Parts: sequence; structure tokens; C-alpha cells
Amino acid sequence: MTEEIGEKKVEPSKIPEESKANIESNPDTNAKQANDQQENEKQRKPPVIICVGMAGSGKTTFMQRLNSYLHSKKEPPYVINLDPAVMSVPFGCNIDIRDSINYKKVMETYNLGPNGAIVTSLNLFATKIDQVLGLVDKRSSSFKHCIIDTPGQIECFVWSASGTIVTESFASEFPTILAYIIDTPRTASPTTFMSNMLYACSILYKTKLPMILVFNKTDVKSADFAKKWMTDFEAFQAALERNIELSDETSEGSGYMASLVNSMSLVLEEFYSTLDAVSCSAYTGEGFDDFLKAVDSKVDEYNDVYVKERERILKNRKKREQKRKEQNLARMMSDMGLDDKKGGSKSNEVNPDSEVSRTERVDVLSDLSSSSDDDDEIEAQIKEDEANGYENGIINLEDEEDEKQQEDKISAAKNAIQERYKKAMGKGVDSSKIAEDIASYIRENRG
Ligand SMILES: Nc1nc2c(ncn2[C@@H]2O[C@H](COP(=O)(O)OP(=O)(O)OP(=O)(O)O)[C@@H](O)[C@H]2O)c(=O)[nH]1
Repeated sequence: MTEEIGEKKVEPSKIPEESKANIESNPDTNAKQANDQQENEKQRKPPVIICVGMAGSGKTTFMQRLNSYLHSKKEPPYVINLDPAVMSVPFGCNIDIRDSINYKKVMETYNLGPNGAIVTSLNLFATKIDQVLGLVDKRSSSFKHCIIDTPGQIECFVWSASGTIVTESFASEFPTILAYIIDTPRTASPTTFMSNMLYACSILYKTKLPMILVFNKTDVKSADFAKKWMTDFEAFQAALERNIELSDETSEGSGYMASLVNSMSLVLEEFYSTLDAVSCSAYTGEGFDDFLKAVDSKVDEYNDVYVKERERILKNRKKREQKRKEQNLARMMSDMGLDDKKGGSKSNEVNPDSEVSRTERVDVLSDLSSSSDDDDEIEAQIKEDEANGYENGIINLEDEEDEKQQEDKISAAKNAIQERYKKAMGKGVDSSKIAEDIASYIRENRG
């Protein structure tokens, strides 16, 4: 049902003709500039644009137009399709979820309906996200934009665990931007406009990623009215009142709905201020220059706000984790009767909170073991253990060894275990003291 994530052939990007002419006219300076530029380009990670939007808003057509627009600028993008249920994709994809996951088989195997199968397919895909990131990263010096199409059922992507994994994984490696595609003609009524804005708002606050509102299909209806509603509260109120007058008692513009929309419009003022809105037509290609300018400004926002916010969150998480470890360890030491300050007994008495402590002890031990999950490190540790006389975690004492040799082996192994505890506990905790306490506890209770 699932296969390895693969990548399709990418056309190498060529140097534009005018750049070639410049390089030829002034070889020295231009060569240096070109080198510097290439060096900067290598360091700068290309933005990832994730297209989300309600079903039928025009995501796929927008992707198709953006793809051909970037090709015409001689900047072919890296294209990913994450819609497992789409019959055909009208553009070439470098990575297509359908190549590794068979949506129909997912439906049959798990006896699921269409939406459940999309979520399950995305879950299966999310388990391979590291491979996807690896492939994109490997190619990242050869393209300037990575564009991603998502399933039409927006909730399957945005509100599923796999959708979060995919967006967060990309956001941790690349400047990632959400393009929220809106069907402009269908959002002309104040109530549908408000529903769309609320949805966009919830996605923005959930992902905390920079977002561009793309008013699509402007060949059918201009998006000026929507931009005015976003900046002029009174204009929106007037439109809402007009809508109420025109509608009958049961329509969407009446009663509770109207008053809810009215209050919501007040709340959304701050949300509008954080957004860039562009109008474009995926049919005619109008507005794509503005869209790319908005992408550039959102990349700056990503670097200024998102990266810092992410660092802050990671730092806080690390602090909390460290504190939790310290508390758990202190509790474990007190359970084991090793907490001298508290005058704990050194016997094997059962502590009243031993049920809680037992689980926490497992926590601490798993923390200790998981703090070095790097394969190379584990490999090195096994080698070090073997050198210290351990075999599969047990001190390997040979029959023919005399008492002195065996004692030396035990002492070397104990030193190694103390070292490991020191490493696992890291800074901030007096790890040598803890290791020594544990070792003396083991010594005392051995016989
Ligand atoms: N007039 C006009 N129609 C458009 C435009 N973009 C898309 N459409 C039409 O809108 C319909 C839906 O477009 P899609 O690109 O399939 O929309 P989607 O959001 O990918 O659809 P799902 O993935 O099924 O949710 C199609 O009939 C498109 O031809 C546009 O800029 N102008």
C-alpha cells in the first residue's frame, strides 16, 4: 500500500540569457559577483509555499499557473502534490503522494470513506516526512520556490495530526508560508466572506505561520470589495445591512447570523493587520507578480518572527524538560533513601507515593536512555562498554580471571556507568554526585 518516497526528474535551471551577456562583458568583477551570489543563494533556503483553501477555490489551478509563471521566469519550482485522491494533476510533480500511497487500497484495507482515507493516506505519508525533507533539502540549491498542493477537503489537512507534522516539519527547515486561496466570486456575500476569514484566522493561529490571502478568480469578479471590507469596518457594516434588507427571514443574512457576523467583524481587525492580501486569476495569470512580492515579504516575517518565536518555544521546552528531570530525579533519590538532606532512610522501605514514583522512575530512566538517541553515539557507547568489560549490558567476567582482575573490571565498568550518567544528565544537575549516590546505593545493597 505504501512505497518508498521517490522523486521525479527535475529540469536543471538555466542561467538567463541577459545574465550570460553581463558575465561575458566584464569577466573579473562579474565572476566574483556571480560567485558571491551563488554562495549567498546556497546559504539562503528557498521558501516553501503551501496552498490551502476550501474545496473548489482553485488551489490546483493556482498551482498550475504559479508553476508555469515561475518556469517562464526561468526559476522552475520544486513541486509537491499532497492530495492522494486527485485523479490527475495538471503539472509535473517532483514528489507526488500518489506514487507512494495507494488511496483506493487505503479505503479498501481500512474500510474507510473518502475523507477518512485522505486522512489515513496523509498519516502514512507523514511517517516518511524525513525522507521528503531529505529530498527537498538535497535539491534546495537548484530551485527558488517549493510549492505544495493540499487536499480539497481542507480540514483533512489543516486539522489532522499529519497535516501538522507536514507543515511543522517544513517550517523547521525552510521559510514556510501558507497561501490561503479564496474563491472571490463565491465570497461576495458578507456572511460567506466572514466564514472564509474565520477559517483563515483559525489556520493562522493554529500553524502560527505567515499567511497570504489569495483572492482567486478575479477574472470573474474583482476582489476590491473584499480588500475594502478588510480595511474599512464601516464598509463591511454597510454591506451587511444591505444584505439583511435584501434577504428574507430564513436566509443567511438574517437574525442571529447577521448579529454574529457583525460581532466577528470587530474581532477580526487585528487578524487582518497581520495579513497580506493579493488578488489574482489563475486563468489569466494576473496578480502573480504581486503574489511573489508578498512571498518575499512573508519570508522576512518568517525570519524575524517565526524563527525567533520557535527558538523561544524550544528554549522554554528545554528548560521545562530539565526542571522535570531534576524533580523526577530528586524524587527518585528520595524514594531510594539517598536524599541525605532530607534524612531519608537507606533501607528498602516502600515510599507512600511509590505508585507515582515508579512511573516517574521509568520516565527518568527512559529520559536518560533517550537523551543520546543518535545511532553513532550508541554504536560508540557499545564499543566503549565492550572495552570496559561489558557484554550486552552485563559485566563479562571470565572463569579463569583472578579476584584482582575481576575487581579491576568491575571498577572500570562502574566508572563507565558514572560517565554515562554524567553525559545523560547534562549540565545544570550535579550529575557526578547523583552517579556517585547511585553507585554507593548499589554497593550498599549488593550483598
Ligand atoms: N474563472 C476562473 N475559474 C477558475 C480559476 N481558478 C480555478 N478556476 C476553476 O475553479 C474550479 C476549481 O478549481 P480547482 O483548481 O480544481 O480547485 P481546487 O481548490 O484545487 O479543488 P479541490 O482540490 O477539488 O478542492 C475549476 O473549474 C477551475 O477551472 C480562475 O482563476 N478563474
